[in-house]
Order: sequence, then C-alpha cells, then structure tokens
Amino acid sequence: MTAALEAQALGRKYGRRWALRECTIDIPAGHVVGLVGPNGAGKTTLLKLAGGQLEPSTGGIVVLGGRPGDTPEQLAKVGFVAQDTPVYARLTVADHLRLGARLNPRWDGALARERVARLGLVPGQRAGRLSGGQRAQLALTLGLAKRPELLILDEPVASLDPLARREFLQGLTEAAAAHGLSVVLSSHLVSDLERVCDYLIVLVDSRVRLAGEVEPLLAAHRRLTGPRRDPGGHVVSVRHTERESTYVVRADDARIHDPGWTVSRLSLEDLVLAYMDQRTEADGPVALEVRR
Ligand SMILES: Nc1ncnc2c1ncn2[C@@H]1O[C@H](COP(=O)(O)OP(=O)(O)OP(=O)(O)O)[C@@H](O)[C@H]1O
Repeated sequence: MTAALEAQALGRKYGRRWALRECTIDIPAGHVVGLVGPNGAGKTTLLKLAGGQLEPSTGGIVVLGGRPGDTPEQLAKVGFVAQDTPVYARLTVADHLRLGARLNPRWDGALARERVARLGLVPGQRAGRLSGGQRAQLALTLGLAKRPELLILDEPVASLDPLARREFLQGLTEAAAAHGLSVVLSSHLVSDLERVCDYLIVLVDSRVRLAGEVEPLLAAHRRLTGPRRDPGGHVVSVRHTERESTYVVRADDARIHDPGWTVSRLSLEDLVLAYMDQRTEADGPVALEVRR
C-alpha cells in the first residue's frame, strides 16, 4: 500500500536557520495523524513541504507516491487547509462552493451544500463578514468537499468553539473511516487529538522526537513515581519534588517491576508533554531513537 507521507532526512532552512531537520518518517495511508510541538517547532514547515508550498533544502519527501504539488493529479489528491483559513473576503459562501466545483475534479457538491446548511452558514453572505470560526468551518468544508486522499490541516480547530470543535473532529473521523481518507493535522490541543488521532508525531526544536501509532506508543511507556533513583533504560523526562520523583520511561528497558515504584500508564497528553519536556537527570535534552 502506498504510504501517505514518506520523508527521508528531510530538512528546510530559512536563511541560515533550520526550521526542520533530519526528518525521517513513514506514515502508512489511512491514519489520522496528530502533529504536535511547541511554537516554532517546525510543524507548519513540515505541512507546507507535504503540500508542495515549500521546497526541501535537504532530503526528500513523497506524498501518496508522488512529489508534492508536482502534477494536477497530485494536487487533486491532496487537500490543504492553511493555518489562517484562507477564504476570499469579497466572495460569498455560495461563490466559494462554485469556485471549488470549478477547480477540483473530484468535487463533492452534495457534501459541501449539506455541511454549509448544517453549519448554518448563509450562502449569500460574503466570507469577509463571517466570524473567525465560521471562516474556519468554510475552509474546512472546501477541504473535505475536494475529496482528497490526504487532507492536511494546519491548526484547524484553533478558532472553533468547543462544540464546533467536537463536531468538526467527529466529521473528520467519519470522513476518514468512510472514504479511507488520510489526515494530518497539527494542533496544540492535545486533548482533541487524543479523541481522533491514531498516529502521533512530536516535533521539538525542528526535529522529530517521537513518531508512531498511538496505541503501541502508549503501551511502550510508563510513569514511575517513587524514590529519587535511576530507573534505568530510556528516561524520557523526570520531575522531582521534595517527597517523590516522577519518571517517564520506555517500559521495555526500565526497571518497572521494582516494588519501590508506583507504575502507571500515560495518557496521550502525558506522553506528548514528556517528549516536549525531556528533562533528565543531567538536566539537558536528549535525542532519543524512536523505535516503532
Ligand atoms: N517565512 C519564514 N521566514 C523565516 N523564518 C521562518 C519562516 N517561516 C517559519 N520560519 C521559522 O521557522 C521555524 C519553524 O516555524 P513553523 O511555522 O514551521 O513552526 P510551527 O511549529 O508551525 O509553529 P506554531 O505552533 O507557532 O505555528 C520558526 O523558527 C520560524 O520562525
């Protein structure tokens, strides 16, 4: 099966500064991928490389078997909803749907009209007069109605209210399941990702710190709480208080059966925060090899 996204030693510089470096990932098709990381980590850069809006400085990237943005067929297969939810301020909602139909060979007009009606968007209203959240919903509708094989969403839910967020993410999961759509979405809202993503990429300081399917990743880590002593193996992060220490470790090689520890599983949010934190005994960040 063709991978949704393969990157090999992918890097992108702005001037002399790396925005993304040494990125090697291989994401099978059919996943809903959550891309997380602190501000400036390189998430948008990676998404734009996948969408063909940016060229790599080093390495290579293949999306659905082709070069990003290379041919009309490739462009039709990939939907991209940018962070600032670009819509044309002077065009109405209905104009956007007409434009979508004209520009996209696989356009699903029924889906677009049904979503617009369900969201309560007025077809005759100019996009410039919509609220930020409504503009985001319109941009998302255009992305879904394009019927891509891969939908890339850069912070799609940031401006949506909690109900709209849940509604959108549910729609996304349903579309992914019904049409075999692959999705890559970046977000700072890890609790939202927890609900929809089955694949995770954590980017920190322009590098991939963790990548893989969510369930195996969660199964491979534990939180140890107890005395301040080296648990052995891969320590992802550690926090000390006067009374106890909390370690996040790779479960396969740490001494988790030591009765001195209280051992618990992690939520996706705990796991993401541990890799974003990565404070160790030496108090310096460690680059970890990520096994899948
Ligand atoms: N057009 C540009 N020119 C110069 N530097 C840029 C440009 N775009 C991004 N950068 C830099 O590249 C790095 C990565 O930026 P990027 O937008 O990919 O991060 P991000 O993870 O998406 O951040 P955020 O969560 O804040 O959206 C940052 O240091 C940023 O300042």
